[in-house]
Amino acid sequence: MNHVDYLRISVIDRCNFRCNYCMPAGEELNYILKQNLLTFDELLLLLKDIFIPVGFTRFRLTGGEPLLRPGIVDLVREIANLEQTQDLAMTTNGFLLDSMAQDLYDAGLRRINISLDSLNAETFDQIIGNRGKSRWERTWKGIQTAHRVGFDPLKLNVVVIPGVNDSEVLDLAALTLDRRWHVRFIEFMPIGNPDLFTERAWIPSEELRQQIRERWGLEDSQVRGNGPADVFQIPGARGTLGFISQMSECFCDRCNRMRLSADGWLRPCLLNETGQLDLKTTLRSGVSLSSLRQQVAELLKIKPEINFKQRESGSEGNYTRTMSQIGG
Ligand SMILES: Nc1nc2c(ncn2[C@@H]2O[C@H](COP(=O)(O)OP(=O)(O)OP(=O)(O)O)[C@@H](O)[C@H]2O)c(=O)[nH]1
Ligand SMILES: C[S@@+](CC[C@H](N)C(=O)[O-])C[C@H]1O[C@@H](n2cnc3c(N)ncnc32)[C@H](O)[C@@H]1O
Ligand code: SF4
Ligand code: SF4
Repeated sequence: MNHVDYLRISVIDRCNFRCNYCMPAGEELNYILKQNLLTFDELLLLLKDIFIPVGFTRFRLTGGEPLLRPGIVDLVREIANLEQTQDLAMTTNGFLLDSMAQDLYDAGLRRINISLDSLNAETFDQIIGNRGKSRWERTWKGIQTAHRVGFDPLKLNVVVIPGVNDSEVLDLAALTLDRRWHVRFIEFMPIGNPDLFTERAWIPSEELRQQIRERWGLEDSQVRGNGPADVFQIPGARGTLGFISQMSECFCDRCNRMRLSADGWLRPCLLNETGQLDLKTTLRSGVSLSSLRQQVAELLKIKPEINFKQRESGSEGNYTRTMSQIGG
């Protein structure tokens, strides 16, 4: 059985983008009320007294957009300073990074994954649902700043959508030729926006690898991380190429993670809503920390049974939360 030691922590469900693969189009989401967000004190208490004692040592901050949560730099500092923290990373859309990257680095964050679905401003704006002044330049600047500040590894996440950005795969892969960046191509998952997830909504990673192989060749590689990416490299390139293939290949048998939502729900599997625990309500009701710890330890024991099993390629899920509410 895999050791489950990686917690993805969503600190906010709101976002300044509205990516069409992540949220339903046009529909208003029910955002978490402020009083229902886990406070940082509660979150740190849960980390110190529940998660670390049951074996979690690697943490990722996500959202919604984590940089929108007031005080995020202080939270980074607190988690980075915990003696047991072996890895702390963040997944962000990068829009606010230009002004925040240095503070995050100084607070102890070293690893950052940034979503960038297109090198074309128009396509980018279309994907993120932006109708005003283009947001591509500022996002790109945020990525450059993160690089300059010293984030390493610096990873770029690309969700590949047929007919939208799949023609850019070679251009995005080319970013790794002379930069120590790590570009990861993600197969679109049926969670977030079911309307966009049609029969041919995702492209198998192997097809993308074949395109890249034909252009430059491709060899096995490695990069530091805790996630499900299979890592390759164009021969002689400075960076790497990762493929996150949740639709065409199954990585659930090596699953090492759980997720904590911004309102304190512990979710044992991204693609299965069974077994979730409402830690915030239980904590606020005055239940003892040892009893709460026991509940989490029990959930860890049954996690292998909960892990996603209906992995028929193309199958659609019916989920009560969008990706933006879970954190990816
Ligand atoms: N199905 C599935 N997809 C996942 C899981 N973890 C991450 N992903 C997807 O992988 C993509 C990239 O995730 P990131 O937030 O960058 O994190 P990561 O790849 O785990 O991070 P590293 O530690 O850098 O390897 C997102 O689209 C996630 O939704 C998982 O447990 N199951
Ligand atoms: C939900 S976002 C949260 C963090 C941050 N806002 C960002 O975009 O990086 C985390 C990751 O989930 C990915 N994601 C969202 N919806 C997805 C979907 N339906 N299928 C695959 N990946 C998805 C995003 O591309 C991103 O890399
Ligand atoms: S993928 Fe990230 S940036 Fe895009 S809408 Fe979802 S949470 Fe926001
Ligand atoms: S789908 Fe569930 S079991 Fe599979 S890797 Fe993701 S979180 Fe783990």
